Amino acid sequence: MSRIAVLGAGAWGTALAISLARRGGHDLTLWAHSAALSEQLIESGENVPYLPGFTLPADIQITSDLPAAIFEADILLSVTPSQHLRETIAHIAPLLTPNQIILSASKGIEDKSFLRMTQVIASITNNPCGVVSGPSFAQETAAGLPTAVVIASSVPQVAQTVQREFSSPSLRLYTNDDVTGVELGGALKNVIALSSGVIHGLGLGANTSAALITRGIAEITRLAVACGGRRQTLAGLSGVGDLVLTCTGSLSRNRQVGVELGKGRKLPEILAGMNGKVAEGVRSTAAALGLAARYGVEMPIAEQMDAVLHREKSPRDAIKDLMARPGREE
Ligand SMILES: NC(=O)c1ccc[n+]([C@@H]2O[C@H](COP(=O)([O-])OP(=O)(O)OC[C@H]3O[C@@H](n4cnc5c(N)ncnc54)[C@H](O)[C@@H]3O)[C@@H](O)[C@H]2O)c1
Ligand SMILES: O=P(O)(O)OC[C@H](O)CO
Repeated sequence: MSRIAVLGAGAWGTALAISLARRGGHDLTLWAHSAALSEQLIESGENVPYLPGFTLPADIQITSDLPAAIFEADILLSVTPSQHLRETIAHIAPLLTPNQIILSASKGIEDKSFLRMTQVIASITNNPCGVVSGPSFAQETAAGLPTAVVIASSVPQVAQTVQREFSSPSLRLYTNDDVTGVELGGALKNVIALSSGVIHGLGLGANTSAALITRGIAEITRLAVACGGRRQTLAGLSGVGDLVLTCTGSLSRNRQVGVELGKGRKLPEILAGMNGKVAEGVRSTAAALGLAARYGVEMPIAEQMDAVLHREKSPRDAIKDLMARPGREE
């Protein structure tokens, strides 16, 4: 039996813990960032603030004690919001033993450094690491609906171990050694999902939506390839797959933020109404543009999204400017 510590009791960490518990065969711990959340989870047997409606299996141990959560764990599955990953890993770094596998299931890019999550992990520890990413709404995974994701690691044994230990009748994992491509696919699709929401909020049509998704995948593929990822990876689950899901699925928080922006609401007001739930694209848009500048990659959709998010550009003007760009070859 392997011991797995899920670090982060938001919607996705909770859904992954439920999925792993349903699979069976593991000793499972779910770490909540605050004692208040941990107590609420234990008392109610449900994650009311972040994943209501799903009973937490009794065999998931819940704690807000981080060192206790990772003690003798074979796999640490980090599912914090991206901007909190560094402080979480730094906290446990002195306690890690060399063979403990650290996985990231977060989809974002660190502010300012523009590092991917596995790069943040590698900047703190030499432990073997990897990334889990792909089209996966927490509610659907928690409900046991068939879901397929990618486990990417530069260490083949890590990817194979995770594939074996996480796979179940409702969760299928594909291995990949393109960590950069998989990680950027997961983070960058959020920028396009925001834009897709804007289009919906503006009441534009299916033509516009299809154009946005298609040009969106072209744009995020360009950046991922410039950063060292493989084009083929972006055509997979953590690219086209996740882009289609979040650009069209109403469960996407990133898309929901975009819809509200498109309807004319202001970002601070929208974020205040999310009660601590994260829409990673709001922060990752600037980081994506930072990476794009570093590698000399053009990202017109991300540029317009950034202007709408942070410079009060009207969504209608953003669309107008995208349509007025000089003609290009596809
Ligand atoms: N929700 C999904 O369907 C889904 C699916 C795949 C990937 N993800 C990714 O998983 C990551 C986590 O998202 P989520 O949806 O589980 O979160 P969430 O929006 O449901 O909840 C936010 C979480 O952040 C925690 N938090 C707040 N401050 C913190 C701190 N200082 N340190 C650590 N944690 C802190 C809160 O306790 C809460 O658990 C994101 O990167 C997201 O993109 C989410
Ligand atoms: O709700 P979102 O927009 O964070 O999307 C959730 C997952 O990333 C979908 O794969």
